[in-house]
Amino acid sequence: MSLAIQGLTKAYGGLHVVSDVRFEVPKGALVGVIGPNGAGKSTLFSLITGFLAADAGDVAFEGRSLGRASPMERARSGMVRTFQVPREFSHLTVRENLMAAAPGQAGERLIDAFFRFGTVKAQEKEIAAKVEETIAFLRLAKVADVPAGRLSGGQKKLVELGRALMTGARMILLDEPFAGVNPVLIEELSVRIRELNERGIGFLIIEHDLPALNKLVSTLHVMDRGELIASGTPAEVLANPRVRDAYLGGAAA
Ligand SMILES: Nc1ncnc2c1ncn2[C@@H]1O[C@H](COP(=O)(O)OP(=O)(O)OP(=O)(O)O)[C@@H](O)[C@H]1O
Repeated sequence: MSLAIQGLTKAYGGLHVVSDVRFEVPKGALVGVIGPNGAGKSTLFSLITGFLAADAGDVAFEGRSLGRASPMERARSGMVRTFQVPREFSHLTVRENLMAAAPGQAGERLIDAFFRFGTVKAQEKEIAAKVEETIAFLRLAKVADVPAGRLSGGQKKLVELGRALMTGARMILLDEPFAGVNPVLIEELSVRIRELNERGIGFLIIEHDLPALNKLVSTLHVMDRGELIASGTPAEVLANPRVRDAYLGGAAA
């Protein structure tokens, strides 16, 4: 089991935003999380990735309890998230954004760099090669030297995915990857996600675009008012009366 979400709970004042949510994401799986606005999906992602401290519950990744590990420590262990609103550095180019996301750059510590010049050089070369490979894989060559702030919504999502890939993550949590993305790039992003999944990277995806999500995932988990109300294949979940009730008038998303 790759990721085990074990009773995560979070409240603000009296408002239970995430209540005892538990499910597992098998190694290399493609899994979706859906639910109406305000259901607690983004908060759940923040709890899983350590951006928020849970009131109760825990997360285990690849069999290891993460307890109070920071987002950085969780990323180092192989799990990262993207955000609904991409957090790219808008003044940096696409290439620089990818470069900056690489972990463990010895060059970050100048004293280390002074004493281990050869190591730094070798590592920089390795990172530069990975950046170029990621640019090619995501078809971003044409915009590699463009400041990220000038990209379209869809291109920004590709950069965000690229930044996650640069960390070497084996599990990537995507928060609304298709929001504000044109249909052509939605298809492009979906193809890339599928290819990465075939290479063994697991994905947990929050998305309101159910037709696009259902083409990707094998399992859906549904949240409503902080609770997990259904889990199953997309067909099973969407036929579930409780899920239909959760969405206004039974119209999914
Ligand atoms: N820092 C906070 N303080 C108080 N309430 C919060 C805070 N963060 C989130 N909430 C509330 O928690 C609930 C869940 O928010 P969350 O963003 O996790 O939902 P969501 O399912 O991701 O929604 P959406 O689909 O609209 O992005 C909402 O009612 C929100 O107003």
